[in-house]
Amino acid sequence: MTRLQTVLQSEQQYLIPFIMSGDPSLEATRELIHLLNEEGVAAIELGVPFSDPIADGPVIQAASERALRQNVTLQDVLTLGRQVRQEGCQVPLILFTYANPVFQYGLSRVVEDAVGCGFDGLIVPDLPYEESGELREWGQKAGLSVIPLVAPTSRQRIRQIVEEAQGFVYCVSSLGTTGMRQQFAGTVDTFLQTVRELSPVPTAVGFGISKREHVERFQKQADAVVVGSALVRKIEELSGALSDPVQRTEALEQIRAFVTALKTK
Ligand SMILES: O=P(O)(O)OC[C@@H](O)[C@@H](O)c1c[nH]c2ccccc12
Repeated sequence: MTRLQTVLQSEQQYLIPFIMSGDPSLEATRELIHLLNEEGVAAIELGVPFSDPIADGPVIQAASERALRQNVTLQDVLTLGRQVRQEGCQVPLILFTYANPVFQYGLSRVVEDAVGCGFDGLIVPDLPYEESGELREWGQKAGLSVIPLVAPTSRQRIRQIVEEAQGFVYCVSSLGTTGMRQQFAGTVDTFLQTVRELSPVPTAVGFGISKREHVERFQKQADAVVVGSALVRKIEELSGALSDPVQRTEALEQIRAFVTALKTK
């Protein structure tokens, strides 16, 4: 069993934050990774900025643009993974990138380098399951979990997708793009139950989860809960302070408090 599955099945940790690498800087991201590791999360999704993030809502799109202004690349994110591992970070890391940078870098190379830099998983949200066979094979060989996404519209394909799933299955709570939501369709509960019954690996749910009550609700229906936009927005609000050596510690503590408040235990 992989480190990722062990953590998710232990029920000790169930929060998976998404942060955009390089927003507001790679140094800030490095410190945020250590903070999240200390705070206790199940894994961290480390976003690679991309110019055409079609599945992202405005908050993460803006974060991607800020990181691209810092010229952050897939290579930088891999290097950051290696650096935090050398500094003692133990939390599972998930490389989160659109397909274009992966194909440019090379499928087998990105898998090999991700493992070499201490990553446990890879999510490529715009790579259709039917076209992910080669990447999943490289992942299987190298010990990198290539994590599939399933949506309420996946219906018949859910069984096929989860049967071959590595690491965990990422259940998208609602259609559309990432972003904070006030409510969720009633059908999401049945959807999550169906996936959980069919899946041989743990499940995580994401999209729109931004408050403690959301986490409490979904924590009962999946092994992990992903929070991206709400945290990315908090980081954006504090980006000035995070970039100022004098204010950085206080800003990091505000982010720690935000993450603590999301965790129900
Ligand atoms: O931002 P939200 O609504 O909290 O959802 C998590 C999401 O940000 C993260 O998992 C993610 C970031 N970019 C994506 C693209 C597709 C699917 C998921 C994602």
